Amino acid sequence: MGDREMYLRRAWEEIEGRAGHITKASSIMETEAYGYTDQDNFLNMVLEIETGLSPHRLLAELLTIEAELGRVRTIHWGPRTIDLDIIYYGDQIIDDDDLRVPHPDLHNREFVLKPIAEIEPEWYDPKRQKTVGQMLDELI
Ligand SMILES: Nc1ncnc2c1ncn2[C@@H]1O[C@H](COP(=O)(O)OP(=O)(O)OP(=O)(O)O)[C@@H](O)[C@H]1O
Ligand SMILES: Nc1nc2c(c(=O)[nH]1)N=C(CO)CN2
Repeated sequence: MGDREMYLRRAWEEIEGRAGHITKASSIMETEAYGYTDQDNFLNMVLEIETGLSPHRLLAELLTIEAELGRVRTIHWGPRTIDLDIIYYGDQIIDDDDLRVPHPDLHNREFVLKPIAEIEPEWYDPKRQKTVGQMLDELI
């Protein structure tokens, strides 16, 4: 919602400041809303970062950044100023109540797979045991 590019820029700065060093960035893609479709288009992008933080510490920092950037949770899958998800954490598989990595719905989301394919076309999903390219091909 609002000035979408500005929120992406601010999130980028905050991630550099407190979450890790950004090593690659996809382009910014305008995408139609998925799930709850009665809302405006999203801007999506994927960042690759190097971090010394554990997965849970990283999640905590991302949630803090979301809160700082004014995210209010209302409608499930609904409009938001910013949404920061951990899609992969290296090749780790995490299935905790508050953190699931690889992101459980990533294979259904073109707005996730496309930007990953742009920066890491050979990326291999440790859970589904497929590359992002394969998962993109299998999207209906
Ligand atoms: N890989 C992950 N990355 C970010 N948050 C996660 C992850 N796995 C589980 N969560 C949990 O999800 C909560 C955030 O849910 P949120 O409201 O942002 O979901 P959403 O973005 O609307 O939907 P989705 O997760 O399907 O994209 C966080 O508080 C966190 O505990
Ligand atoms: N296009 C698009 N649609 C969505 C998105 C998103 O990032 N992009 N995120 C959602 C919940 O995380 C729900 N729907």
